[in-house]
Amino acid sequence: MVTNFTARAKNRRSLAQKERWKYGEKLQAADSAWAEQALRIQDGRQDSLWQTLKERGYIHQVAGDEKELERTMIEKRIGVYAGIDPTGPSMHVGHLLPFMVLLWFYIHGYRAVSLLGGSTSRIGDPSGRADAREEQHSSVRKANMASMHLQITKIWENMEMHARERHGYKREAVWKRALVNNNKWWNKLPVMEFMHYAGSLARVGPLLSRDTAKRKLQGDAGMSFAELGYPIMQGWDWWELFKQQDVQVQIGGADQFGNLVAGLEVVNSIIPKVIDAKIEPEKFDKNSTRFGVTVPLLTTSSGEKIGKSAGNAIWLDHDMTPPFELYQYFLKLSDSDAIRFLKLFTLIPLERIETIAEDHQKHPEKRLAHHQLAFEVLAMVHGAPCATQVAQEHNALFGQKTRFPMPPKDMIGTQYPGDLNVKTNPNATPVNAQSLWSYHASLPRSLVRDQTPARILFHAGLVGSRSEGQRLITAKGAYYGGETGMEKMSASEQNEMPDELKFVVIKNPDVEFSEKMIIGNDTMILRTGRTKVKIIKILEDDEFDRRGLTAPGWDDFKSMRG
Ligand SMILES: N[C@@H](Cc1ccc(O)cc1)C(=O)O
Repeated sequence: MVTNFTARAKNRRSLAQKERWKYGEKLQAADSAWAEQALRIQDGRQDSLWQTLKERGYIHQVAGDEKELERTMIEKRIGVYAGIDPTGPSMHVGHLLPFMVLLWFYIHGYRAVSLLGGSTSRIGDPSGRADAREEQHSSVRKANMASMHLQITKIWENMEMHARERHGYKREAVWKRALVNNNKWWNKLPVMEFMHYAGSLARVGPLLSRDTAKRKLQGDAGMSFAELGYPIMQGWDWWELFKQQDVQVQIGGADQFGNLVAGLEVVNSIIPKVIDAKIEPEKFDKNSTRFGVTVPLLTTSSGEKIGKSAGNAIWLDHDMTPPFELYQYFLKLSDSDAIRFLKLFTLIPLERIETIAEDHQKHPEKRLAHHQLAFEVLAMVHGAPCATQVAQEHNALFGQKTRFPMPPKDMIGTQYPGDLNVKTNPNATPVNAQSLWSYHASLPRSLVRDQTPARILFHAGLVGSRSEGQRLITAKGAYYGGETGMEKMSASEQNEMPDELKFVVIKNPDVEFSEKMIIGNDTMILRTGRTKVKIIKILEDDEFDRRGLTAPGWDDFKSMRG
């Protein structure tokens, strides 16, 4: 018995060791492949990724020496990051551009880090804005943060799937991506450490001479200390990512150039100071250089900012902008915009885009380029099945004339049906908010107040019945988003809590416990299993009815109440 057991354990150990060796071998192979690729690029046999990015129109400005950046990218699998502040519940089309650049880096073997600015969003980036952002209530902020976190996770999954299935990129062990929230360090960074390492070296002069600061200082409201310091905060983020993960490049929108330059200075000045003080283990490469890269500010040929249609934002959340509308947005672009955006918002190789453009010229009324563009973007944002279905719906509605073109056979993976021109099944459920998994829901207050957690899970649509909810809670498989220790605080103290979103097991089946799950007065974040999350807005009953909403069990509840 005992020998048997130790033999098995030994066996397991050696298996694990073999796995490690295999992984090590893979990394070694990746290293030599990288070196060979560098040779091919230097001999002119292959384009560098930097050249590709430039040709496709992604590069607006570079903070730092461009030649050195290109060289560094050839030599080394550097880390790259782009950040976004969750000031709203969803990204819009314009936000996609920096993420497209991250995607290109990622599928070419570089480390891609997406940063969610939980802390920076509390200050609000003043870049390019005249007004100060209004401080949001903590429940709104948390809901936005959770919502964007889920959205970015989902979009990355879709983007990766899309790159592999449709564009033939092969996943390698060296492909690395991460999503980090800057709350992770801001929630525990002592003010003194920040002031000492970043604050004492940052110069106020350059910060004050930026256009944003000048404009603000002329206005009545002036500029707050926090807003002035925002670029230093963003710079500190870079420092954290640099020292933790060797992130040498930051990508941002056209309005981020000033922040990138400020960030470079922050990191460059902290490094020698930290080395002097010998407090940081010097894990980072002292001799490496950092670079900032901005993408262009895009406007359509009619002069609108990309992702705005008649002044309204086009959102990536399918509740806020239904997928069909998102598809339509791309169909309505001018011909030249459609071609330009194919280079920016898809992974289609440039040579193929040229062919598409030629075909488009021959039959402009078919809007071939537009359909390709719309389909590709939808596949990355909402997934291939959704993109396919929307394309089919469009065909069914508008018929032959604007049919979605069949993708060439070699571009089709298992997620993609071979013939997208198949007749739409008239009984198919249309792609709407309901048929896609949605992480937003509203509930009337009566379905939350004095209800057990099991019932709330049911009303929120996370489980099929109350008893299923009860079983899940007993099995510790249901969670609520909140903060540990929160329950001991008064409401006003809660607002001042740092808001790193944590999920806590729903461990008590009683009504009183439900109260703890409410953030602020009107928000609840629930999770079942690993990934199913609902961000719930609690409305007063009459408001809920007035909006024509419904929820599982609501009709029953009302008829019982009489
Ligand atoms: N300031 C950026 C978002 C951002 C936040 C934190 C960062 O570290 C990087 C970027 C913007 O408003 O677009």
